[in-house]
Amino acid sequence: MGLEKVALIGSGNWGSVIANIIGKNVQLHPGFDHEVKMWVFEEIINGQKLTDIINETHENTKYLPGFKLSSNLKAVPDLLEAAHDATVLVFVIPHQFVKGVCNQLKGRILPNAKAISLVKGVDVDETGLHPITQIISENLNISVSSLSGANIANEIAKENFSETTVGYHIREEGELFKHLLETPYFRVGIIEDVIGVELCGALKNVIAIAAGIIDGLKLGENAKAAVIRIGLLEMKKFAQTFYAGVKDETFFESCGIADVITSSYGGRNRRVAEAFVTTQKPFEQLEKELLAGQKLQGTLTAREINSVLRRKGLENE
Ligand SMILES: NC(=O)c1ccc[n+]([C@@H]2O[C@H](COP(=O)([O-])OP(=O)(O)OC[C@H]3O[C@@H](n4cnc5c(N)ncnc54)[C@H](O)[C@@H]3O)[C@@H](O)[C@H]2O)c1
Ligand SMILES: O=P(O)(O)OC[C@H](O)CO
Repeated sequence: MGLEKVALIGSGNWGSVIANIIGKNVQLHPGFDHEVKMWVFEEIINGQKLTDIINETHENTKYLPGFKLSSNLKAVPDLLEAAHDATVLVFVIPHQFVKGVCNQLKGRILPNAKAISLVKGVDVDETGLHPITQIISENLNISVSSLSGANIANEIAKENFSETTVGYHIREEGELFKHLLETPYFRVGIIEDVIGVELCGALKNVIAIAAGIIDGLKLGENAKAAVIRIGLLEMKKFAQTFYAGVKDETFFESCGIADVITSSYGGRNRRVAEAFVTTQKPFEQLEKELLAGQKLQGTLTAREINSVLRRKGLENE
């Protein structure tokens, strides 16, 4: 069997952290090609291309300043060049860009490739709700696992301990992704529940927005705990209403309760929602002012989830 060749589709805050872990792990474990390509949505920073900055300094100065990246990572501005020879595709882009990226990759990747989605979001169109793994799988005709967890990227960049959850359809692929991604400070649990894991990642962003609003209104810790508890129950009810196979135990993995807590205390969604209350500026403006190019996922997801519920007459649930 040939070597597995990994490509990352995405290079933001989380994308850069996970790229660094992968860049190191492919050198530690047999069976992987040592070069890892990372697709970068090209932009100019102080007159220089971000890809050139990353390849020359081994630092993503825009999305993960202050951390050195593994030198075997190659930043590539051309999506097809990054992906065409990969047997393992790691999707880690904001959810609103997934469809566009898949359209470009359709028919242009290896037929035996497999993918994992680290994206926290869902796709909603006039036909209803579509998990991101399903969008990738249907467009590219490959098997797709999911990863989600209590994973604030900057903490993992510092190698502070955290856990995560991989959802798989095919056990060997779950084990491959555990192998590729686990480190002593980043523990990977695997569970046969791709949709459950990824829906947790999408829905917790809405709870985190609510938690930030609670903080902005200064309603205190009891109110926030109530939002977390009721929010987790609503996440479970939503996921299992739309996908009967989603498992109860998924909500007790890192992707469930742990990520709701971490996001409700430390995430970007929480921070921007608090500022929404205290400044009364629109979310879009605060996203630009506070996140330096990083993207908020929870506001769009709240709107998307609400539209699905409304269409089904389930808003009051
Ligand atoms: N940052 C975290 O702590 C964290 C942790 C876990 C999961 N996630 C999830 O990972 C996903 C990616 O988040 P991130 O933190 O890596 O990104 P980010 O929010 O830091 O950065 C935004 C990224 O989007 C890219 N981008 C901008 N316009 C684009 C376009 N038109 N097409 C394609 N890409 C474009 C930018 O180049 C940048 O790489 C999100 O779903 C997020 O919820 C983030
Ligand atoms: O910063 P947020 O709110 O996008 O959350 C980041 C991660 O998803 C936390 O697990």
